[in-house]
Amino acid sequence: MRREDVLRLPSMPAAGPSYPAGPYRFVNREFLVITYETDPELIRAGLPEPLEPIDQPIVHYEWIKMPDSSGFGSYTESGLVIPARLNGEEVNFVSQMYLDDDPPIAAGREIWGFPKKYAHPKLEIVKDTLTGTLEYAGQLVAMGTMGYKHESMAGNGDRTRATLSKTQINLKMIPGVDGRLEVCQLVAINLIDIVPKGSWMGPGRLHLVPHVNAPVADFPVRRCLGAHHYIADLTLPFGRVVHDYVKEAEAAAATGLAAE
Ligand SMILES: CC(=O)CC(=O)O
Repeated sequence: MRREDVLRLPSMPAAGPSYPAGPYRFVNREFLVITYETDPELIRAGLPEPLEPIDQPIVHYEWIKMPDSSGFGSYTESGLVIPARLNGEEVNFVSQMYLDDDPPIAAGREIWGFPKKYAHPKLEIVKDTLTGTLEYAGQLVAMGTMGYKHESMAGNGDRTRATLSKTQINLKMIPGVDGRLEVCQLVAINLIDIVPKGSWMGPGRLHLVPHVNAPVADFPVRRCLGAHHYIADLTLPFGRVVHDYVKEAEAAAATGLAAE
């Protein structure tokens, strides 16, 4: 392989890259999002500075079924998103993510810094109930339920588009070869080319079970506020760095040295 060939590779390993180059288009991406209240001090502790909590101590627990994802295939994901504020803007901090497919785990971590781990989420219609489950290492750690298509938001894709357009923030951490953090950044992402295809609201319930390696229950459910079921096509573009902890630490160290 020549240098040009190496530099053209989309990802590791060179023999059979884990994921291709984008664009990454998702068709019929189906969401179940249950919004609940938890304890404000846990939200504060779970948000890396300079992210700030919003006024209400709420968490969005999500299941996302992705049957047709270019480059990644068909998979399901589940996890926690915490609404927060960054420099005055309302954003969603992606706190935990669990999924069942290697290419989007590798790409999600390496490119955008999504906090992805391998597990077994499921989103399915069981009789009259939209049901999300998450199993980690053979144990059930989350179950969410919603009455199936009770209250249609048909003809109004605005709420879905607004929800999906909100800036997502990841804490991306990649060590260098010396084992120290080489990349430690907040990364912002805005989904594009969003085409809402259906939207339903209704009551929801959420059950979280403590597990050391999938600590979703570290944000306990105090009160369920409601559930949103929606389907959309969308594209995941590349992200942008909005905060760099390594550069900040280097600048602080240089300032300290200059002051000595
Ligand atoms: C590849 C990705 O990071 C997208 C997703 O799985 O949500």
